[in-house]
Amino acid sequence: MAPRVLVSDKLSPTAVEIFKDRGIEVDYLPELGKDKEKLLSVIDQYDGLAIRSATKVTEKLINNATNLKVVGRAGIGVDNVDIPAASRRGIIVMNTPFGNSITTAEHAIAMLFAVARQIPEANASTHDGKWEKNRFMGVEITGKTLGVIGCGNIGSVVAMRAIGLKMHVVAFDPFLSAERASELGVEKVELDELFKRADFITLHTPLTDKTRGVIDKDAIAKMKKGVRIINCARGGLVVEADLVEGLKSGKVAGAGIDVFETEPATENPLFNMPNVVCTPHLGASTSEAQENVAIQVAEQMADYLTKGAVTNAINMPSISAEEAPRLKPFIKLAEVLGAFVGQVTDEAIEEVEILFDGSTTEMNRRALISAALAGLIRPQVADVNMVSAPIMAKERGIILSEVKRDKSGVFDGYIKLTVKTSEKTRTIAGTVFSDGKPRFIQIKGINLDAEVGQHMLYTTNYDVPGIIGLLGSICAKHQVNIANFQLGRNRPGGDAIALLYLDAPFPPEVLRELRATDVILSAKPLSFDVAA
Ligand SMILES: NC(=O)c1ccc[n+]([C@@H]2O[C@H](COP(=O)([O-])OP(=O)(O)OC[C@H]3O[C@@H](n4cnc5c(N)ncnc54)[C@H](O)[C@@H]3O)[C@@H](O)[C@H]2O)c1
Ligand SMILES: O=C(O)[C@H](O)COP(=O)(O)O
Repeated sequence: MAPRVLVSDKLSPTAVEIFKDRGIEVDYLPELGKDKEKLLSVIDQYDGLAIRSATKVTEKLINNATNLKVVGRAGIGVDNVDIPAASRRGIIVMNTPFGNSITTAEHAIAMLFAVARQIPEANASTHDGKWEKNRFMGVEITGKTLGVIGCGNIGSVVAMRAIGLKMHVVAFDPFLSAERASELGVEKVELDELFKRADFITLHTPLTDKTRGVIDKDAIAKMKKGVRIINCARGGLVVEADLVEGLKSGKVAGAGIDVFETEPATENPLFNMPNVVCTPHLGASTSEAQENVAIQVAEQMADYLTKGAVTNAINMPSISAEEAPRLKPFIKLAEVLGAFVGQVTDEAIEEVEILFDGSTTEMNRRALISAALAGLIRPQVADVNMVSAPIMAKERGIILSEVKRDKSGVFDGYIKLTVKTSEKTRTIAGTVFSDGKPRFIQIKGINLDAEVGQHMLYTTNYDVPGIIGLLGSICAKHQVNIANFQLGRNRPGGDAIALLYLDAPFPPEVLRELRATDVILSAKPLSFDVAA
């Protein structure tokens, strides 16, 4: 039976043609993206779902999608897809990481001019026959400083265009290396410095726990009077109520907003404010970008549904059918090793070394390296996948090296990750046991044997009596059950660590209590995608 695909958002008709040419039955029903109940009632009929941002792929939808094998996002952001829920059900989520970057960067530049010269209001006034020549006094952008927050695919195109327009560009991005910054011609700065110096600020980060509300009233207080703010990335990066206050007080002279805290945005406190230019999430809406992403997503989905080939998957490594059974658990191992270091690292990463020992030297090391990099980068860039991770690492100037070593210990084979930042070098090693599950076997050179769980707590501590009791009693006090508890140290009385596998996330508000003890040096809750 031919696979069936549902297109539930407005995609270029080329996607439909590609599916048909590849022998796939396709229903083009873009209205279903906005009709949750109808979508829920038909989703079980489909093997593939092609979407943009209007369709919300929730856990409820996934649970009804009993035949679904792949979700293809014609675009970049997958924040409308519940990825852990999809992974748990073995559904691959693919995106098209580069197809609409230039178009979105152009929209940000268009917003910059619109806000600098109040073009939409001047246009409306002129159409009204008012000829208000003296009302609309703009500002030049030449010689002004543009602050780019998030200098990845889109941010770097915006930076290059702005430099071409004779602006000075300062950028804040923890993953931007000094080399990449100088190649782009931007000045890498800290966030407060950017706030202090920028005449215009443009946002190009994903929405993560770290970026949510990055522009709030405290940030606005640090900005220049008369700053203009552009958001063509994600609603939620800007606290809308705080921006409204900033505009009312005159501290913020204008804003260009393409994305909103709640979408579709039919009501919003920013609407109808002077010099606030709003567009309905149009960043990717050009015929060129829509053609790019539609072709790419249809080809990727068709390749998967007809040949089992996996490209640009967020939650699944690209591997061939033959090597899959043996490689898959090691791919998961590489990802969790990267995810461990990624979650404990806040500084820019300079170097990554991946050591393959014993049997792992004979495996698809490229896939394993990509998986480790994806795990490492994902805490900062949620949409990273195994295809984009190596490119992102290269663009960020991360020096990558690989070492192969004959079997050197008790394990048949293991992988060791060494990550160097400007401040420190972190190491972690792991292997896969006969149950097919990853284990951490060494952290900071300290041997241990720790199962990897969805929720974990990692501490560094003094090697003194009572650590088990202390951590156990704090977890018990807050009703967090411990599934597994591992301790390790380099020598009696030396550096010591503890790794707890928990049944629920460690409550963040309890961390202060833990850190206030005089024996725990650091404590970090970690989470791992152990499904799939
Ligand atoms: N308006 C639209 O229609 C539209 C279109 C395409 C993409 N987008 C959105 O634009 C955003 C950027 O997309 P992209 O393709 O450039 O992504 P990208 O992954 O290439 O770049 C994002 C950058 O943000 C950086 N970053 C992560 N956390 C940060 C932090 N705390 N502070 C500063 N920088 C941080 C990352 O290091 C990365 O360089 C995404 O949110 C995407 O969904 C919007
Ligand atoms: O993340 C993206 O690619 C953009 O937000 C575009 O969203 P859209 O495809 O719904 O226009």
